Amino acid sequence: MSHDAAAQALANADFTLIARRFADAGWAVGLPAEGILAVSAPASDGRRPRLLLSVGVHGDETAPITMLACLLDAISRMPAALACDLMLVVGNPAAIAQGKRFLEVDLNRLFRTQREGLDGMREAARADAIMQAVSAFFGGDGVNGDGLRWHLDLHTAIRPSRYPTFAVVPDVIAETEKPGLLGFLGAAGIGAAILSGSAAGTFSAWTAARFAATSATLELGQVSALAGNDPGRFADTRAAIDALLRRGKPVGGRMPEVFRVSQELTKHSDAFRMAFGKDTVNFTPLEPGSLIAEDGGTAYRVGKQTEYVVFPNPDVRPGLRAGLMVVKTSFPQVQG
Ligand SMILES: O=C(O)CCC(=O)N[C@@H](CCC(=O)O)C(=O)O
Ligand SMILES: [Zn+2]
Repeated sequence: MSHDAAAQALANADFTLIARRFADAGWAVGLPAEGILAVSAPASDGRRPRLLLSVGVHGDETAPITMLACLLDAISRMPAALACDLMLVVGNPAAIAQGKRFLEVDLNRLFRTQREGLDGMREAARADAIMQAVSAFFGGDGVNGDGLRWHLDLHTAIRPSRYPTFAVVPDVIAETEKPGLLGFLGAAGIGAAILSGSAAGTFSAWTAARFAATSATLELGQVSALAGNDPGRFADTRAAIDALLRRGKPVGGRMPEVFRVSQELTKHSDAFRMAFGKDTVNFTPLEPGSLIAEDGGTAYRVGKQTEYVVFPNPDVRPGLRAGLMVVKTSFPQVQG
């Protein structure tokens, strides 16, 4: 199968070929919901490492779909090489089909029980289906104990970035796991990692908090149409994930630049205005004291050290995150 055909099948949440290859090799294969595949080793005692890979949580973020399709095509040809139990999630197939970030509401804000009146939306039902499947995979029988539970949620950013690849790492992850994760991210060619204490209803923050998973959101370039993707891009990321699949443990590498969130910009009302354009490049530095945004009577300002703006987006619904301000930090001396 060509890379394009494999990517299109994954975008269509069609796991037929991948599932058949694993099933033919005697692996246990489950399809707990549309766009979700679980494979576990023959006679697995449940103690193997568990790896969750998700793509397409935002429907217009296609580069990770191409990358994951290539990885799956290769590993499914030799199932015995897979060293972990694996769950694959194609986040929002309906939005992917329309090339949109979401249909009714951002799926990546719904991985929580408090949904502020959004429960009837299509993406809320999808979040419920994903959470149920992932709970069975990470939580189910509990025999995995302290074994490796990893989640990589693969995205692309809306706008350009001073770091073309970067990650958001939930700060709730155990301190003992962070060096290994950051080293893996470095080996995967990720230029910057943001330690974030805010959950914001994101998928990776939920798996980290709920299952003590070692989780991260990876941003791989910018949004693009599926057909235009170069399967050779993000070679380091692809190689590091491939090694994780085949070793059941992460490779290490040079640490990325580490940041921590200094302020979360929440849009409280339609009066929210940013002091800079919404096309501002991710990790643009802002001088101490300068104005970031205003929301009615509230003004957000940079603190005493240079802060960098990430994900500036004034167009979100009131109540949601409209951006992150981050500062450089050293690791492991991470401040809360
Ligand atoms: O580029 C943007 O403005 C958004 C890109 C994106 O979808 N980022 C994720 C980050 C999730 C996290 O903070 O872990 C998101 O906003 O959902
Ligand atoms: Zn995204």
